[in-house]
Amino acid sequence: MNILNFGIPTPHSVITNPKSKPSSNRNPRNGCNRILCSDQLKSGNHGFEFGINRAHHMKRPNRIRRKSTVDFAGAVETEGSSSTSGDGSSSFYDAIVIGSGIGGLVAATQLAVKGAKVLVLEKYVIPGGSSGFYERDGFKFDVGSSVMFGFSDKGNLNLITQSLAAVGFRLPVIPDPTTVHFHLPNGLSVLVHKEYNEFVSELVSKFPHEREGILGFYGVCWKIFNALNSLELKSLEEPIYLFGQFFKKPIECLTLAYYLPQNAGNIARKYIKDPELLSFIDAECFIVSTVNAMQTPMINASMVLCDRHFGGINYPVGGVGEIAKSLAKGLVNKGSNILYKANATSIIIENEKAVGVKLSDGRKFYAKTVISNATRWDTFGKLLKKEDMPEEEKRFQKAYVKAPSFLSIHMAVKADVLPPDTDCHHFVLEDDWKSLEDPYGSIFLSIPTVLDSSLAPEGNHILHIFTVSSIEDWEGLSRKDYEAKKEVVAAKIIDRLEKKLFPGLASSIVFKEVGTPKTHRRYLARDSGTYGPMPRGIPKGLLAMPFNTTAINGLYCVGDSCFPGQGVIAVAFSGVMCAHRVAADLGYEKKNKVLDTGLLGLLGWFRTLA
Ligand SMILES: NC(=O)c1ccc[n+]([C@@H]2O[C@H](COP(=O)([O-])OP(=O)(O)OC[C@H]3O[C@@H](n4cnc5c(N)ncnc54)[C@H](O)[C@@H]3O)[C@@H](O)[C@H]2O)c1
Ligand SMILES: CC(C)=CCC/C(C)=C/C=C/C(C)=C/C=C/C(C)=C/C=C/C=C(C)/C=C/C=C(C)/C=C/C=C(\C)CCC=C(C)C
Repeated sequence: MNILNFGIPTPHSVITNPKSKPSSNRNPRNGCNRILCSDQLKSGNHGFEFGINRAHHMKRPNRIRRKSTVDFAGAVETEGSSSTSGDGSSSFYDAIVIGSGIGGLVAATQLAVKGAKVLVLEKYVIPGGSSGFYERDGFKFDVGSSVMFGFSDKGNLNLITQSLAAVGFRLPVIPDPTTVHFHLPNGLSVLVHKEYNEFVSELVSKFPHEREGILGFYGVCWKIFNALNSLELKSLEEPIYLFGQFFKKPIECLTLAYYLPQNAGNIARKYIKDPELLSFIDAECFIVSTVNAMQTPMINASMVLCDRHFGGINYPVGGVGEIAKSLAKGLVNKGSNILYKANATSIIIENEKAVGVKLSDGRKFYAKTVISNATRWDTFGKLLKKEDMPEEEKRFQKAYVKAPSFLSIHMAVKADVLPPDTDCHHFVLEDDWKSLEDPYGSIFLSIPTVLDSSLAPEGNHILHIFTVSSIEDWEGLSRKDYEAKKEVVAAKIIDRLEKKLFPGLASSIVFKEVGTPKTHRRYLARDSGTYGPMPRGIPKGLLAMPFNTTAINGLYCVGDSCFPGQGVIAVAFSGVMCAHRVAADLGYEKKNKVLDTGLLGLLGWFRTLA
């Protein structure tokens, strides 16, 4: 296998809408639906059936139809049909979502729950994007990282749990007693325990002279986290909700407004003086933002540095892919649809409004709104013509660049090469703090079989090793040179892990597959394989980050190039916000036109200040 194939090529393209859930699917104890192992994703060919059973009672849009392989009740046309869809009011769907990453799926399911008819178009054969999975030789790998925030059973910030519950799923999870084990320069080793006090004691034991500083910095994080956790989380672009929250929780909202334009590095420097401890704070931020603390918004840092202790890091039994599979299934259960192998090539604009999506095979789908889960670079550079890029997007691309991608090594090893008490997640930077953000400088390692042994045959562990890498490093090579380079670079990374953590690692490998930024670009449809947006300079916290509305009427964005940025929980929040704003615009939620104009104008102006 030359290129890492993210996912299992299944023969089917479409999950059909079964309309209602069987009652046997309910957990008698809590009334929630539990995930079933043999779901539709595994069950083979479902054919092009969806929508047909509702065709009889849907109004047909006013379009001339020449040729269409499927009767989608007028929601689809093939290339060559002439469309007179106008403002899209006769469209079958309320919303089309391009992409089934967690951002897209959360937006879609939240809308479906409110009663909207949604169609998700996914280029690949399974849902999840970077939170997908793939199987090889009996091993089940997470495509992206395996560290899941927001997946606990308490508070308001457990957005993964809440998103699943909204569509009737509650996944069994395995709590991780530690978030990450840092192996850093000068022999600094820090284990981030789930228990906050244990973590603080460990850090203070390494930096006893900075006890006050440590308590001060993490104390501010808790202040922000508690404020966030006290709010009902919905769209910050919807004034009735936003002003309502200010009215109900004024102190918390003012706290968040105060920290919104600030970064973790500045706050850390108010409390901490030791340069090595400040470098540790950089590493804490880097693992979740791919930039140092000076460039990491304080709200985002607080979210992850506290949720790991509050709700903890919880791993879904069966792998991260179960989250997307359940959301996709829940979407269909709620009467909406998902279409796989559906490569969107353009967003159809009529009368300056987004009204539909065209696929690479010529099919066109129409809806009242279009939501793009593709990155902003893909949305405004490929799905829409680059020349037509709105000013607001140009400003975004000035403030943010594409973060580099990763080199990923998915590997299986004989279990006995790992010591029995090995932690699940590791971060390795051996010699020089300056290399923290460099390509191949730091190494991320997850061993999810430490938590869930079902992911590998008995006697084996799976390792996902990844390190920052840019697409430029991998372009212009012949096939042979590309393959050879993958082997050389991977061997060096494995050798470093062997020296630092696991003697004998290389000789215990039973399976290995290497993915590059090109692999990420190919399978995740992300421009240059990017991990997400990264501030070009020192940002004003989250102030410049766009929310979900765009300058194009009817077009919304969701995912990691929207507020609050990278991360599964972050894109889940983006999905919740997006669904709320779209639902208000579609009439499924309250809205006030005058307040909308005022708030959206104000937020747009704030972004110009950043
Ligand atoms: N915390 C973790 O451990 C972890 C693990 C995995 C992923 N993540 C996060 O997930 C974030 C990304 O989530 P996301 O929801 O923004 O997006 P995503 O990139 O995960 O998913 C986007 C989906 O859209 C599809 N797509 C893109 N263009 C398309 C097109 N033209 N037509 C049809 N489909 C198209 C892709 O195939 C993909 O499935 C990343 O920032 C990363 O931080 C985090
Ligand atoms: C509107 C205005 C102007 C004002 C107003 C004020 C207010 C009210 C405000 C509010 C706000 C809010 C609500 C906000 C929210 C936010 C949030 C939720 C956020 C979140 C975030 C999150 C994040 C960022 C996350 C991330 C994560 C990640 C990325 C992860 C990753 C991981 C990894 C990679 C792992 C590592 C590994 C190893 C080590 C192995």
